Amino acid sequence: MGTEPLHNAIIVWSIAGSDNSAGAGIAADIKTLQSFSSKTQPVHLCTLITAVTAQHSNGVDAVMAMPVTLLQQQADALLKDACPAVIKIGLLATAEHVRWLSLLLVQLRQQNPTLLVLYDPVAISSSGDRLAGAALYQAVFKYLLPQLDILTPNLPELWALTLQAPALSHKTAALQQLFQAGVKAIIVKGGHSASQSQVVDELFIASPFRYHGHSAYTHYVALSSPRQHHAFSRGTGCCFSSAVAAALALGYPLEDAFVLAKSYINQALHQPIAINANTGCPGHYGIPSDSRYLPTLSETNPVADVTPSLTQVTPLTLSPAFKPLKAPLGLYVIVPSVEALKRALVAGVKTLQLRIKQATSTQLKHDIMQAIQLCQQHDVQLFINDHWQLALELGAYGVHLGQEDITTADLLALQQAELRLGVSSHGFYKLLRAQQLQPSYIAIGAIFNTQTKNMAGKIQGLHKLKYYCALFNTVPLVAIGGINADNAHLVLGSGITNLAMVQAFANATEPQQWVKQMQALISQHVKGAHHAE
Ligand SMILES: Cc1ncc(COP(=O)(O)OP(=O)(O)O)c(N)n1
Ligand SMILES: Cc1ncsc1CCOP(=O)(O)O
Ligand SMILES: [Mg+2]
Repeated sequence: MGTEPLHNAIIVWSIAGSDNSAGAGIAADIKTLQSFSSKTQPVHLCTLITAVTAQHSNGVDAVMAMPVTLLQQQADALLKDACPAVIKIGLLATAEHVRWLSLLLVQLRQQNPTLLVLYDPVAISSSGDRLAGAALYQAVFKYLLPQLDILTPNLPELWALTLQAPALSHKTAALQQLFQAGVKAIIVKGGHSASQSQVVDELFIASPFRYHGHSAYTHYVALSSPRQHHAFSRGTGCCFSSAVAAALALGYPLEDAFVLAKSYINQALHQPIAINANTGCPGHYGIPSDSRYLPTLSETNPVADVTPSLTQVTPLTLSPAFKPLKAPLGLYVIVPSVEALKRALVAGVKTLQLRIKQATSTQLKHDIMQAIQLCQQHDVQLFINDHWQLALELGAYGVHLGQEDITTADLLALQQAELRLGVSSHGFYKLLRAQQLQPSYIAIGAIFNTQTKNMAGKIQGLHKLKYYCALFNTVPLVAIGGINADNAHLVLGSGITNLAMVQAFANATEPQQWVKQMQALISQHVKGAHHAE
């Protein structure tokens, strides 16, 4: 055993069939989950085999369903070691399997109330052969759907599950049936759609859906990416659903898991494995770290009656881009008043934010005007938090807006007036949402616990920060939340080169010295990063 501390593995179960050609089924699940595993966040996939199949790229030659007694023995054996955090269900071969599993899930939920269960309702292989009979879905509807958190059908599975004809208007009815049966969230995989240019996957979330103690931010997310035209894609659906399960196991909220899984599949299909000249399957190369794999996000809900609480359609693209920063943000100090701003200028801060939360309107305008003038005199980049109308009116250098604000602010006016825009984010989904506006920078937080703002449920940690920095590498990023002189080097170690701080500056007894020290630390890391390239 090495000297590094051992981290307890996150246990995931895959309850699925074996595809002996290793494109789909259990083999795809193992490859995907392993790809999300790391030394500090190990993911351990255990299997319950429901059926042994004999398959190749042109069809299914044989399916042998596992007897329920052996399924129960597999579950009992696993439970002697550990209870799962997430279960991914794939092929269930008989209605008996479904009834048995529904009872097992009730029992497991008693042992682990935060258990997440995702079902990828495979019944037809990618070659078109049926892997299970029609009676299976009737049992699924009656017994399994009420036990599920997330269902990930492709379009043929959506129609088959709900006995609908394939039409957009029928999608509403299909989704309604599934939600009424008790499913909490549905991801409809668009790989089988008629579009030759794009593959659009859609996430629908029922209002009361909660996971990892968070409630969902939105009720509808569509992610689209260019269709990759090659035949090396066996098991893509299994890999996608496994990637969602893996991301949930790592603690990402559902919207983030969706963005991460779609990026993962884009990478996997971009670098597939050729089994022979005509067939192959997705390649598995870890959490993606290249922005070209990011999908495009849209939030326009085509079946609004399924998720009626969605009333607002967010403008998710705006071109051209916002004006770039004059200089890297580096040390970014956020102050609550003009008095504190003056103190920061004297101390030598070169990037500032005026974040006034309470003031009368005349005082506010006066303060913002004074801050703009002072920062212009000192050649300092100043962002005005929240008050974008005043920033626009007074010709500020830039504004900083939160995720809620970007749905209401006049972004076009800000962009046309050449103000820089900074946007808050926490997680893959909100980073993607922010990135599509092509802002001047994106803030990621809170990295650690903070007393300055209520960020309950939104603490990101260093591990996630590392992945965000790698994937969103086309926009300047700044980390915020609980950062101080003691932990700044750890934050910089995750690849970020800009740090925003509120309390750490306010508490500095020798501001000038503190600023010098922080600026030196940041430039040392930036130089080190350039050296390593
Ligand atoms: C650099 C930076 N990052 C994040 C925030 C937070 O903005 P927002 O989410 O709008 O919250 P408030 O600051 O308005 O409470 C920020 N201000 N600056
Ligand atoms: C405004 C804000 N947005 C995300 S965390 C945060 C507070 C950062 O303050 P501090 O640096 O004192 O933790
Ligand atoms: Mg704000």
